[in-house]
Amino acid sequence: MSVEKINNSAGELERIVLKGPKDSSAEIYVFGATVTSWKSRGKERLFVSTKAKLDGSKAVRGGIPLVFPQFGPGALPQHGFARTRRWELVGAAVHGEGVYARFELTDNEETRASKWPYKFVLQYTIDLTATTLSTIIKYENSDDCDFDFTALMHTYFRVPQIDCAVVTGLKDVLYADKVKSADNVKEERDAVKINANEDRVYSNVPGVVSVSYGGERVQIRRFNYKDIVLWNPWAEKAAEMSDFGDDEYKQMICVEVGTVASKIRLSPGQIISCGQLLTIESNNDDNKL
Ligand SMILES: O=P(O)(O)OC[C@H]1O[C@@H](O)[C@H](O)[C@@H](O)[C@@H]1O
Repeated sequence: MSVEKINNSAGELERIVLKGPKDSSAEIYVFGATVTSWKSRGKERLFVSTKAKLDGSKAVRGGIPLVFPQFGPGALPQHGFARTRRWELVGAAVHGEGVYARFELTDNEETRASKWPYKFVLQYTIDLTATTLSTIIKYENSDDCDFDFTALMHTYFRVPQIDCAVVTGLKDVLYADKVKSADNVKEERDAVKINANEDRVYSNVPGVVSVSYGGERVQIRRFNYKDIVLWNPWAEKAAEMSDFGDDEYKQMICVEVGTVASKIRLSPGQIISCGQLLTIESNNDDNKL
């Protein structure tokens, strides 16, 4: 197991590579603290577009971009500033079962001059073991007034074929359908499949959500995040995106954990930790499906 730091070279940005047990690994760009690769048993679990910009000119199209302090459009640029800021690496080490890296982001002159001008500290820990990846952010209000925000981990899961990907754990949950502009729609299905442009915010999701495909399942456990966003641009929207291949919508599904249907409010000095634990379950090991 190891931690390796790769410095800037020929247009490629600084990143950290974590190597864990049993052919597991993760790669995190300092730009946006974006996880761009997660391998478990040697197999890539995240999708990054072949057209993604990896030079810091825009948020990475794929992996796990971090949305903060604003989900979607609004007073700030789309999805806020965290995914396009350079985060500070503050720690990384091998431990008993795996390896972790920790990044920090604080306010700066630019954010203090923005429409969200507060002082904050975010501490982001990415922890890798043989079959899990945990991504947890500690949000701290270091200002002397209350603030609120929305936040999300915009995970792009790689799937062999979108037709065989199934999301479970959303039955009976109410969602806002951003494509059809409909609110409070009830999910009737146990197994949600995607076969069109979908952009849905499921709010107050009660339990564990999973993405299954081809004999494997990724279980998504949330900590302190209330909502799940389900997104796939499908063919038409994909064609409009300059950093996404026309056919790549068939290889990915975004299942994003966050609190976006309501806001997280913190008073001065208050801290909240939120995140996800992703676990691979397959027919080939003890965690049988
Ligand atoms: O293109 P962006 O800014 O990365 O956003 C991608 C998508 O992110 C999702 O979280 C939103 O619900 C979608 O509306 C949005 O299109």
